[in-house]
Amino acid sequence: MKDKKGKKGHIGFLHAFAGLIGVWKSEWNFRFHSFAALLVIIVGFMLSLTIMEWVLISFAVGMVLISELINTAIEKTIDYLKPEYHPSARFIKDAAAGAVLVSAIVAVVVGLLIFLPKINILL
Ligand SMILES: Nc1ncnc2c1ncn2[C@@H]1O[C@H](COP(=O)(O)OP(=O)(O)OP(=O)(O)O)[C@@H](O)[C@H]1O
Repeated sequence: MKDKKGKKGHIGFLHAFAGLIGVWKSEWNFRFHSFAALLVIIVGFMLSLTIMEWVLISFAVGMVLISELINTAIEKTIDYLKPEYHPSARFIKDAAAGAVLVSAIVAVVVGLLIFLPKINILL
């Protein structure tokens, strides 16, 4: 099916995957958080999480990766539009980085609340 621009719908997915691969290749932080997510999923299977625990972990992990992707898009936009030093560029990049930090802290808190009691039972 074609959209308003006459492009086939699936082309958008190809661009989205290209975006994911591009960010994966260029951003160390995105690779680090992706590996952390994989580790969390492996440990989740080992500890037999409940459906509700998987839902919470999925949201927490998803939020970190999504915020990394948006942060990268914002960084690249600023580098493209304002490569030289500017206080507003600094503010925008710092705010975007702050979003990643908040999502990472929330993910760690969710992880600790779910995993710590289970690990305590095993020990
Ligand atoms: N054009 C700019 N003007 C002012 N300050 C900037 C500018 N570019 C970057 N900065 C400052 O430097 C910090 C780091 O920016 P940078 O673009 O290197 O991002 P980063 O966090 O190192 O991400 P990455 O590792 O993906 O490059 C920003 O958070 C901001 O405080």
